[in-house]
Amino acid sequence: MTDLAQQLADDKVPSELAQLVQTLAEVSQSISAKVRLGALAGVLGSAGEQNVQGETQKKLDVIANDLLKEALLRLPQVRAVASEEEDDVVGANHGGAYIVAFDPLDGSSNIDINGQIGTIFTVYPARDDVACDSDAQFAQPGRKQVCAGYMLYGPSTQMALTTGGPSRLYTLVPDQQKYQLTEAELRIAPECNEFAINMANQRHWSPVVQGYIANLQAGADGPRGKDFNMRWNGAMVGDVHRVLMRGGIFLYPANTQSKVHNGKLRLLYEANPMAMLVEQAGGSAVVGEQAILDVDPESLHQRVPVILGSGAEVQAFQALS
Ligand SMILES: O=P(O)(O)OC[C@H]1O[C@](O)(COP(=O)(O)O)[C@@H](O)[C@@H]1O
Ligand SMILES: [Mg+2]
Ligand SMILES: [Mg+2]
Repeated sequence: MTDLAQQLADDKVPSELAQLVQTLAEVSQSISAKVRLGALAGVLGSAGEQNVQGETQKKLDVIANDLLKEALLRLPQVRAVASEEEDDVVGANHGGAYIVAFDPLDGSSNIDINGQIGTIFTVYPARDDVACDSDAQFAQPGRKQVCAGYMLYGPSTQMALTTGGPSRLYTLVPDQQKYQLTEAELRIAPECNEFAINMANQRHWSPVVQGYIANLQAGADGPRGKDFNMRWNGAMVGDVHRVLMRGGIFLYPANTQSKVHNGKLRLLYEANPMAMLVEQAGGSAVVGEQAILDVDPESLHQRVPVILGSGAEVQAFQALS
C-alpha cells in the first residue's frame, strides 16, 4: 500500500506543497473523528450565526472552518486563506508561496441527518503584485490551481486529490491516522445514464435546462433513446464523488427567478476545485459554453452555474445551448 506522503513524493510534488496537503489531511482527520461521534461530540445543530452569504451556520461549519484556518495560518508557505465561512481574505505569511481556499463543510443540510458531507479545498500560487489579504490574491482563473481536492466524510472517509496530474483517491485508516492510496487514477467514462439535479427548482430553470432534462426523463422513448436514473445527495461533495466513481452528469444551473439567479455553488470554493478534479479524470466541467476553469473571477464569493461529469453527456447538454 502507498500512503499519501509516499505518493506525493513519487509525484514529485514540491515539499512545501506536499506539507500543505499533509496539513489539510491531518485537519480532516480531526473533523472526521468529530463527524463519527456526531451528537456525542456536541457538533450537531446550529451555531446561531449567519455567514457572509446570509446562510445560517451550523456548529460543524464553524468548527471545521476554525480548525482549517488555524492550521493553515501556522504554515510559512501560506500567504493567505479564503473560506466560504469568512467574510474576507485572511492574510498570513508575506513570504508564503501559496494561497488556500476552502469550503470547510460542504453539504451543511446533511450534518444533522447523518448524511454525506465533506471539505473542499484548492491551492493557487500567491500573487506578488497585490497585498497578502487582498481579494485579488484569489482573482485567478481555476486553470491556475496547483492542487485541488475534497474529503468525503461518508461510511469511510476518503480524499480525492490532484496536484496537476491524475485525480487520485485515498481512504483514511483511522487507527493509523493515515490516508492510503486506494485508486491511483480516477477515470470518468464519457457516456453515462445517471443525472443529478435538484428537481424542486425545475420551474426556475432556463428553457435549455428544461429541454435537456425533459429529454433525459423521456428515456428510451425520447430523443436520447436510453433510460436515465437520477440521484441527488444535497451535498456537492457526495454528488461529484459519485460522478468520479461511476460517471454521470451533475447540474446546479442558473435559477432564473430567485436571488441565487447565477446558480448556488461558489466558483472559488466549490466549482473550480471540483472542475479540476473532473477534468484530470477525463470529464468536463462547464458553466454553459465556457469551461469553469476559464472563468475570470469577479468577486470572492461569486456563484456560478455548474454542469460537470461524463464528457459526452456534458457535450450533449452544450449541443442544446
Ligand atoms: O439544497 P439544494 O438546493 O439541493 O443545494 C445543494 C447544494 O448546496 C450545497 O450544500 C452548498 O454547499 P454548503 O453546504 O457548503 O453551503 C452543495 O453542496 C449542494 O450541491
Ligand atoms: Mg458547499
Ligand atoms: Mg460549506
